[in-house]
Amino acid sequence: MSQQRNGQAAGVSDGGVFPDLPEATVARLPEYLRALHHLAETGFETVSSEGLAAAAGVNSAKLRKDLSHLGSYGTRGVGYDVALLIAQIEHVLGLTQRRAVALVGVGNLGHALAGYGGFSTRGFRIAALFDADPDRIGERINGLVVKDIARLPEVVAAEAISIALIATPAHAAQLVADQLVAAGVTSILNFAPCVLSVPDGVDVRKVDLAIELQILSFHEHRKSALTTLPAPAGNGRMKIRPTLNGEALAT
Ligand SMILES: NC(=O)c1ccc[n+]([C@@H]2O[C@H](COP(=O)([O-])OP(=O)(O)OC[C@H]3O[C@@H](n4cnc5c(N)ncnc54)[C@H](O)[C@@H]3O)[C@@H](O)[C@H]2O)c1
Repeated sequence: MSQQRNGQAAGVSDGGVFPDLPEATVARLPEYLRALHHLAETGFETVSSEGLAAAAGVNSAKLRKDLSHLGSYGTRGVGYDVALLIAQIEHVLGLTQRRAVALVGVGNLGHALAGYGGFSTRGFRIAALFDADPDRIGERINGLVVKDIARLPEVVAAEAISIALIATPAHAAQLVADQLVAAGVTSILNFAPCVLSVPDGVDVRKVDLAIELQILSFHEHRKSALTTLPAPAGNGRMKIRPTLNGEALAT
């Protein structure tokens, strides 16, 4: 996932109420939270930094540094109190109350997102669904009726929505972003494959599974270029090293 910030450039600080957190730390906090919830559900009351780091898939030194930003250092020989750490991280992430989220574009992807139960257990409530297609408006998904995008301002205000997901085609995404911002939305998760232009103070994050696959493709390409081949003279094996233009070079 990539991020586009039009608010503060670096760190996350509001002048004292929150600690000044590096963006990379903010990005790892949800991983710690997911791992902590799993530990709590399986009966753990405390966890060592190594145990939590392994459960979250990060390095333990990095985890200790991240948590020290929250003023959480654990107890020597005991580790971190799981419930306390969950409460601290949820407080910093603003998850102490479930946030209402709007979804715009209820096509193939929008249907899957609207039906996904995982948002509610992670602190979010899909509060409204919008589309511009008269054939979609009025459809009921997961207890919500798809509304006309024209009703965005009224519904955003009534439901106190500050975060929205865009799942429209790329050609419509900028117009939808403009409508969301005009209605008062200040954070956007964009699934459409395009860059959005938003005013200062609006945060945009982008999810593009095709980009993730392209990065994996690069690694596959590199691995295949590094495949060892038998040397022509039969004395050992020859390594193939990729060059910058993608051609293989025997070394
Ligand atoms: N991020 C990812 O990994 C990922 C994966 C799949 C698809 N996508 C992207 O998600 C988007 C949706 O894909 P899809 O397959 O669901 O498309 P889709 O055509 O099935 O659905 C798009 C929906 O957006 C609605 N729409 C169009 N213009 C609108 C507007 N101005 N206001 C409100 N609604 C509008 C359409 O009526 C339709 O219901 C595309 O941009 C696609 O490229 C991203």
